Amino acid sequence: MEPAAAIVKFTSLKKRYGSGPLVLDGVDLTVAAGDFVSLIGPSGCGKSTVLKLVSGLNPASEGGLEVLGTKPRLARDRQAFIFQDATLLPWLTAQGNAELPLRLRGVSSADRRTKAAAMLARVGLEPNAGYYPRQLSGGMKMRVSIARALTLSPELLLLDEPFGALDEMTRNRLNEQLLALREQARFTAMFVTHSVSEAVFLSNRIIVMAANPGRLHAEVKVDFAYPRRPEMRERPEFQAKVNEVSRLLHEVEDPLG
Ligand SMILES: Nc1ncnc2c1ncn2[C@@H]1O[C@H](COP(=O)(O)OP(=O)(O)OP(=O)(O)O)[C@@H](O)[C@H]1O
Repeated sequence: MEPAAAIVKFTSLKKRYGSGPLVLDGVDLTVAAGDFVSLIGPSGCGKSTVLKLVSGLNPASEGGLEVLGTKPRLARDRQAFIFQDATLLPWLTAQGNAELPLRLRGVSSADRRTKAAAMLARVGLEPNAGYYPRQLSGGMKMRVSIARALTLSPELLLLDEPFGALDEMTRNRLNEQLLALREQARFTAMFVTHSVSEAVFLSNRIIVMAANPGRLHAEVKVDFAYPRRPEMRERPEFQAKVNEVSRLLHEVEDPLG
């Protein structure tokens, strides 16, 4: 079998902001097509910075970074970013928010209505398409944000702690929904989280990072087959993976933190 194409390739990458200290020191990481890679590690180890570099929002200081075979900023149209704050425009309905990227691309109003409505239906929000953000729960807002990100069929999805502010039940449901969407949309994902069990449920690879300066500490492969069912969380193999990642996190925790 041909090896999957590299979607993201970091080579000895270093990053500092302005004249500040090194935030990332020598990152080597290749993300292959179809990977679901989670980044986990202590606060300040540079997880969000990794995503910002991939998205082209921030330049590297030294070393190489290729995204979708080109420079990150030239790959912007082929990727989407989801933040912890759903970042919806309060004066637009769920439908209007989901249509926004299509509108910015100049897609005709009939086409964008159909596409955005279909995406909202896929995240179970068909009945709420006419609601404004203030009328939506936190979980529903995040579902609009996911629908909006997927309307342009990105090849790469970057998610920065998207479910960190949600209660555990909502978070679990959204994890399941995200994997279900991925079965159809087939994007590659880079996902930042502080939750070990979320990382194990979603990912085929978990990268544990260390801080001061930020660097990759270890990688854990999660070989459970997709699609993954909620019952997976109750299996001993799942708990064993959670324990393995937790042990690696203990190794990099700040002893004074
Ligand atoms: N725009 C910026 N200017 C200067 N320093 C920054 C900037 N953004 C991040 N940093 C610094 O870079 C380091 C890594 O930050 P980053 O947000 O990438 O870490 P993180 O692992 O995502 O943290 P957390 O888990 O707390 O969200 C931190 O020391 C932070 O203060």
